[in-house]
Amino acid sequence: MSEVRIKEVRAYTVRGGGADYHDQGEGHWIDGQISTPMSKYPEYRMNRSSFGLNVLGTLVVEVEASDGNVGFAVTTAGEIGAFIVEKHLARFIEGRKVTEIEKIWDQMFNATLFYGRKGVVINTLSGVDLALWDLLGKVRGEPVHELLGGAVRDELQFYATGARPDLAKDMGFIGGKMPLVHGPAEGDEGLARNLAQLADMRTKVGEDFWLMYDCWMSLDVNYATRLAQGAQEFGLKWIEEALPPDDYWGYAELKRNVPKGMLVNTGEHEATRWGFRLLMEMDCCDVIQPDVGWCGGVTELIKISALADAHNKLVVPHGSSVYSYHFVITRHNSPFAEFLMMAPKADEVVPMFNPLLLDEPIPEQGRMKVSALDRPGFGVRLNPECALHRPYIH
Ligand SMILES: C[C@H](O)[C@H](O)CC(=O)C(=O)O
Ligand SMILES: [Mg+2]
Repeated sequence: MSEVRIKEVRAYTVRGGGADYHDQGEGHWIDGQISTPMSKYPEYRMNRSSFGLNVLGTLVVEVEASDGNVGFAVTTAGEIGAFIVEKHLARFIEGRKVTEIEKIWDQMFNATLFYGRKGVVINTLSGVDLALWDLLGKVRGEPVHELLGGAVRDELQFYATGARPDLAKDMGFIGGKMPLVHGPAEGDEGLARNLAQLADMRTKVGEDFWLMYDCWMSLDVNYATRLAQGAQEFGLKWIEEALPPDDYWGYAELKRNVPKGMLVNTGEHEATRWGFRLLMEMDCCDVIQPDVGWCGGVTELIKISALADAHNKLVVPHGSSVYSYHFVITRHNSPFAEFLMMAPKADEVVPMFNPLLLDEPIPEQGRMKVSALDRPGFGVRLNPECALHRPYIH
């Protein structure tokens, strides 16, 4: 097994859903009015595709081994990511043993430091890392969660992100996270509307169901504090990504300001152990939400999670479908997982990376048995009906 080597790495792009789950058609809830850092410009307020949220598209990384196994993974990085993989990272991957994941990660990260560190470069690196874990699992005939030390519980439990927590409740989820609609530029009237929407949802779901607000980096400390204080009456469980990711100082202040018992969550757009170290050392939040396809892959998430454990922080990864499920099931400090409702009206459970993957498991009654993850690697296949494009060949 140790002699199995990586023969070739290939990078493709694909449009329409998949890992770039914001790349959806018209009328999808995820492209409705949602508060963003661009909402202060009225012309970019009504949907997020107007300012280019779906501009990247999905990157598919394939790694082929000398024994014929092919590992793959998907993330958000599109053509830029394909360029980086083919023209830069391939040299650190091809010819290496399939077990050399840590060394490959270190070389990819250090070799891209002069233009990387965060953002699309780390998304790309994450995609390669996940493909390597998929390949190792396939070569060994084991699911990734076994490679990570094995499941610590029999099943995953999910909350749902989407426009309809009331429907998510009926579908068996433990909670519903709504996108915040109005941002600070819409003033007190917008704030009142945000609170009215929460109040209305609380009436619909009853007392015990978790309700959360995802603010997608769009607020300032003052607004976020007022939102949190107003939302306490309606039992808001957490306020998520209230501030821009670089405002560590603001997060620390917000965490001190929110009502006792309300959680401050963030980290979806943070990357690497160094970024998360800042969040933890500055006591910015209660729960970190790394996206395994954006934070540095599984190799980095292992380190981030250990750091979080030592700081008594929970790790509830953002989205990322099977790549998150295989990790969450192996960690004591990840007690539940996120499920993004990708049906356009958030009224049914469809696979999160729909339509790109085949065999992508979905929760049933808000839960997923570990047996749903018991296939080699991450246990998914690329859907041959999704047209892949290879823009660069090294
Ligand atoms: C709904 C949010 O605005 C975003 O699209 C997804 C997200 O931040 C999350 O799932 O968390
Ligand atoms: Mg979020």
